[in-house]
Amino acid sequence: MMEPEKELRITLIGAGTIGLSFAAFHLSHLPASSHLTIYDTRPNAEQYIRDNLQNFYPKNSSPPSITDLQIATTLPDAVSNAHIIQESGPENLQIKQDLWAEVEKHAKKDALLWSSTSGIPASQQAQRMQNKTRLLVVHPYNPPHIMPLLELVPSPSTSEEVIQRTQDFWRARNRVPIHIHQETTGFVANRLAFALLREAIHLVDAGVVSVAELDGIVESSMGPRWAVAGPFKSYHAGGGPAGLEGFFKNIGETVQGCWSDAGNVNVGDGWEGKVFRQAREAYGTVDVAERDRITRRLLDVLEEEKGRKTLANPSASQ
Ligand SMILES: NC(=O)C1=CN([C@@H]2O[C@H](COP(=O)(O)OP(=O)(O)OC[C@H]3O[C@@H](n4cnc5c(N)ncnc54)[C@H](O)[C@@H]3O)[C@@H](O)[C@H]2O)C=CC1
Ligand SMILES: O=C(O)[C@@H](O)C(=O)[C@H](O)[C@@H](O)CO
Repeated sequence: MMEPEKELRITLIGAGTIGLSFAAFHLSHLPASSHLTIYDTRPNAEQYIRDNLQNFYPKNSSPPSITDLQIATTLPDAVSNAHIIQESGPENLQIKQDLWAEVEKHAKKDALLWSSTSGIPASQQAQRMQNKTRLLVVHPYNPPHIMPLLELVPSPSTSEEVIQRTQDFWRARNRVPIHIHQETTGFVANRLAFALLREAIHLVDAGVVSVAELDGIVESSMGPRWAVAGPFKSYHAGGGPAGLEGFFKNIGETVQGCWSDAGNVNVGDGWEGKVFRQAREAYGTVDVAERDRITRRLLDVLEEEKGRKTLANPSASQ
């Protein structure tokens, strides 16, 4: 069971891109900013946090007060009173192992311990913990104050109770926590995104399309399609009465042809110069505030139309 909302206290370790985004999200849901503690080893952490948090709220909005936000100066002080502790420190195994070994000494015995990591499994991060059942990867899709997905990736030791409490927490906040059942490299979202990115790089490197043309194709087809119905639902619908089986009966040869002809570029193969130059020429510096404003609007319409609770609980009746 999670603590009653009015008593809930959360600690975030690491106040960079992801940590501050999570801070903005929690500040919009906690009863007061005094319920959130942030700990970061950077010099002038407090000034940095207070100066940069406002960037995570829409322009012309009224961000929640952060007067009473707690900025801890030691790790024990940061974690001793928290019910939930999420680290968003550097993507470095040694740092995360050191962190968890220290956190475990000072945190409440039933505090939830989450890592934001993009790809370091909980089974590796927990190696120096006494109680490995406590650690769970809660991998966000950047930026977590806007993107609803949280990939919950337990190690083989993580307890079912920790997973369930974590799912309950995020569902109650209308987010989409998806339980990933095995510790695969890159979990799932990144694997899918990077598989498409690999083919995209291959097509640009081969001169089939430019960077801007490729993005235009994704943004005007599968982007909106998969925001409304994911790949399996879309192709099941596309197969007519026979569903996905019908789709493969009709199109299976074409699908296999694409799979057999797929590019297999690797980092360092030499495509970088052309692709990076085209990205610079096409986009320069991306206006992330405008990107986030449009993403928020899109997600609001999807939530209105689809009801995110269904997404958050795939087994729920459609
Ligand atoms: N940037 C992204 O798009 C995403 C990142 N992630 C993951 O989130 C984690 C954080 O990534 P970013 O926010 O991008 O990194 P970042 O470099 O922006 O922030 C890391 C923060 O941790 C602080 N830090 C360093 N050592 C520390 C320590 N021992 N204790 C407390 N704070 C410490 C740094 O001062 C910095 O503020 C990584 O594990 C990353 O893989 C996950 C999803 C997306
Ligand atoms: O793309 C994202 O937001 C996340 O899924 C990631 O983990 C990213 O790959 C991140 O590591 C770099 O943007």
